[in-house]
Amino acid sequence: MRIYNTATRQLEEFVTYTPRLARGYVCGITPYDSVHVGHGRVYVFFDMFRRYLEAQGYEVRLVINFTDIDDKIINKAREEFGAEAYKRWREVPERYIAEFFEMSKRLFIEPAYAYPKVTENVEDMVAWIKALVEKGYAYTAPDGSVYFEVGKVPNYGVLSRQRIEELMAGARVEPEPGKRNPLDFALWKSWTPGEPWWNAPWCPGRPGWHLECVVMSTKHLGMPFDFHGGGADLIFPHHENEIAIAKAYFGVDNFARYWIHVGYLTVRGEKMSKSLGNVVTLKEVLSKYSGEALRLAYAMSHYRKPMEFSYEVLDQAEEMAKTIYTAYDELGQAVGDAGEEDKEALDYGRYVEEFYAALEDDFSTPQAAQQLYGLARYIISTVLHKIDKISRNTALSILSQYVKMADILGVLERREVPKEVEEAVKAAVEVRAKLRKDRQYQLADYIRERLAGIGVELHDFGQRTYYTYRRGNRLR
Ligand SMILES: Nc1ncnc2c1ncn2[C@@H]1O[C@H](COP(=O)(O)OP(=O)(O)OP(=O)(O)O)[C@@H](O)[C@H]1O
Ligand SMILES: [Zn+2]
Repeated sequence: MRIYNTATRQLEEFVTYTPRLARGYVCGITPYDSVHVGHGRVYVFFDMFRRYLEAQGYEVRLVINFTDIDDKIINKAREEFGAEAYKRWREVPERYIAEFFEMSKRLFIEPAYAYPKVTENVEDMVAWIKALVEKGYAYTAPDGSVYFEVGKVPNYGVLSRQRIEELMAGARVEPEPGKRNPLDFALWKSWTPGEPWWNAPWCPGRPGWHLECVVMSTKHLGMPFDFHGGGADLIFPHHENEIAIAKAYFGVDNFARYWIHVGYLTVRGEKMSKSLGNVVTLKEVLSKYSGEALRLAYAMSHYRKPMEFSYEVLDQAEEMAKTIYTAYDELGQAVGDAGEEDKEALDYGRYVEEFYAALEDDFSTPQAAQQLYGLARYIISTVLHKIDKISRNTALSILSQYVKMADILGVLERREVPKEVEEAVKAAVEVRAKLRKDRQYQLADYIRERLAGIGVELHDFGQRTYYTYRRGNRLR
């Protein structure tokens, strides 16, 4: 697969450090308010990306953090709790993290490998800062804050393609008190009365944002790892500064190989953002539209382009989702009517090929979604009408390829498993039970593997075997 790497400004072949294992980190939310459709765009994109890699046989370790202490959180707690804020501030991130998980579920976003929180990793962060001070990349200000000295790392500005001289000229002439240079940024922020604090050698306080993400990503993924992502607004300064910190700490050019940035979700051309007051929450959209419809709506814009929020697109996406379900339901029912042999050749392969070709080419979900929808309509208009002219094998093959495509985009998540498939799985499980009883373990394992290949997982409990479908969580 070719994917655009912000670090090189080029489309590159996606090759992981360890074969068959993809490790990635996506900057998470600052949970001080409801998640909105702009946030959803980022996490759905990486969910599709991850599902695609999984379909290609990768194990994917995706880490999404929570920036659960921040000025915005403190301000929100003050607004809500007044003088009690000092005691009760944690309720703010707790509430919005819960909402994030609820919305992720409704959007069918698969669980991440880890969801680290800043507040649970402060000790590690303090250790990093100590090391950075010792190595001479950071200095303490009179108030006890610790700053990272940007001028000490070679090639500062590589990611955002800016020259440090120009950045300096553009920055305010007078650095803030305590900073040697206006571009320097806080690794540790000294305590202000009334704010939450953690202990550290310099003064009580809390860590700075850029440091937090380097510490949490490398802690869970090792160093270097494969991809690091987020919204395009994070390229500078956030990701630039992460790279600078990692360079200082590990002595490497880059701690992540591919930097993947998602374009803005906009309202009248402007980034959807709390501060601009043009926010539509996920909760609101998902009370009117299905998770599949919103996923399709996202898919219809290429991830690097801006996407204008629109209810018309959502309506259209909901219709598409219905068609995608109809094709699935009806073909599932019709499989039983298929014949023994193929009397006619059906031209469905091009939808499948073009679907994957589109994703291989910088993850073009707009084209992939069109192909999936095209196949859905082809199933309804042609396959169903010719079902008696094709073999059961062919019918099942179309169905399973169709489902595989839909599962990458995550748009058939509430499907019922068709009766026929259910029966076939049951029969296979029964035969396998018999084989195990007869100690024919090799054959039994073969059946297990074949079923795993179509997403059916077997769980043995003594003599009994239960099975689950990897998508949907039905245990029987
Ligand atoms: N309108 C948007 N379009 C695309 N991505 C966005 C948008 N808003 C936020 N993001 C991304 O969502 C992730 C979480 O961001 P964060 O919680 O820092 O939000 P934010 O940018 O502060 O948004 P807001 O100002 O609305 O709170 C980041 O990767 C960020 O780049
Ligand atoms: Zn980050």
